[in-house]
Amino acid sequence: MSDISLFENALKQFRKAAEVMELDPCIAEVLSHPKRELTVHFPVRMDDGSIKVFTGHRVQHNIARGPAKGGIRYHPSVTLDEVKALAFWMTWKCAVVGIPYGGGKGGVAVDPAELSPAELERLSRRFFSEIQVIIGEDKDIPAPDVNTNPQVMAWYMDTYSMNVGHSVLGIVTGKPLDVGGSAGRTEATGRGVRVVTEEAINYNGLDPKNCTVAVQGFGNVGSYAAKLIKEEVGSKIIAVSDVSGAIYNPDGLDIDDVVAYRDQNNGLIKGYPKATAMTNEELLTMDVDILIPAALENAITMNNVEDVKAKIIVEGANGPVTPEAEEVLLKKGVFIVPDFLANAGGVTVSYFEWVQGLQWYFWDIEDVRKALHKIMRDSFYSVINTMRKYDTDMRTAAYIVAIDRVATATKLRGIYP
Ligand SMILES: NC(=O)C1=CN([C@@H]2O[C@H](COP(=O)(O)OP(=O)(O)OC[C@H]3O[C@@H](n4cnc5c(N)ncnc54)[C@H](O)[C@@H]3O)[C@@H](O)[C@H]2O)C=CC1
Ligand SMILES: O=C(O)CCC(=O)C(=O)O
Repeated sequence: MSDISLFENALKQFRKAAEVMELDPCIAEVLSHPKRELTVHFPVRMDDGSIKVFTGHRVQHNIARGPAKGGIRYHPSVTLDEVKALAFWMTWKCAVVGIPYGGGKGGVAVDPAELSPAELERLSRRFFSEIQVIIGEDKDIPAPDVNTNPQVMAWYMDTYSMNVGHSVLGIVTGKPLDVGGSAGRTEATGRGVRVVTEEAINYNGLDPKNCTVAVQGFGNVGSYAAKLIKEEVGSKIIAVSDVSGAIYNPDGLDIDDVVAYRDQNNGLIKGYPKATAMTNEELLTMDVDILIPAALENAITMNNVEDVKAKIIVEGANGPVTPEAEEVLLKKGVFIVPDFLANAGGVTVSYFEWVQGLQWYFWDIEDVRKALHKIMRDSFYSVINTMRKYDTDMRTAAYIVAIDRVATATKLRGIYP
């Protein structure tokens, strides 16, 4: 667990942008606080008959542009501070890609690997019932995040639907296709990372076929990003990692083969035979063109930033680079595609899923992918244009685009007279 306050770090980024864009201090003060924070302590019956009490949170940072939206994470290091930061970033994520949501996030402090499938289901259903007081298909719509998946979303949807007495598809996104999920949601965050990586390569005048890539985190985001960048952009993925360590092959990894190995090896890549093992620390400081941190926050800090050699960093994870480390990277000339732009593909397709669920009418995968690519590409270039206009960095520019949209909605609504 890190002793860095993630919410304080997020506020540092926000204040930098507020200063550059000369944001109205009253709006800045409002946006520096979450609107709602709910903490719940709830009992779960374990398989041996005992009762264990777990702690979870749901935070809604801002709802000026629409319902709160954001995932729910299961991880032992989940805290209210972390969930506040993640909800805060969701506000900017939805605004920067122009989808009509505010920001929310949730989490439960638990290691799901220590639970049986039945215990995981009971925990998921109870947590969702506990937070039902603030969620709703037009109020706050959860989705998957670290260690949650379509099955967990199906339990959430079923729990809410049982409690209200009818099926409510729009209550949660990232559901399995058979219960109102959208084609393309599972790959969506990785696909969005793939789109902005290609644009970052182009913008920096590199040849995608000559680019080498390392990816930290081989879960939903990292594995799809690696696969799609290899297959559709043509760059070489030479290293990937997960919580069990990293693997390296200078000739390029066969990502489908690594995925197949992971899926038969308790979800871990450790021991993959066609590559050399290395540590996560080594992966982060490899001599590659592109580094994609797609695991957890605070991967690049003052402890390792001097050794980072990548020319481009595309933040698949939320908050992988601390503000101090970012200043060092910017001085070195590293081009950083910030998290809430780079990983917005997931929530964008969640938006498509919510729209489909509300209408009970479902789209083809081609339509989902086309609409996603357009939103990601357009958003990338609106941030590039803002970066040039203010002569600033990509993250600050992304904040400016997003804050401007939220501030405009806030002023138009006149809710702070
Ligand atoms: N799933 C989604 O749609 C979205 C996820 N994100 C963010 O992307 C990041 C990853 O999320 P998911 O892929 O969904 O989670 P996941 O649970 O599917 O995968 C997480 C991966 O990170 C690895 N990992 C955990 N700790 C690590 C460490 N210390 N070093 C290296 N690897 C480590 C895990 O082994 C796993 O491979 C998180 O920051 C999440 O908030 C952002 C936008 C959407
Ligand atoms: O799909 C969503 O609603 C949000 C996913 C998420 O939690 C994120 O983008 O960090």
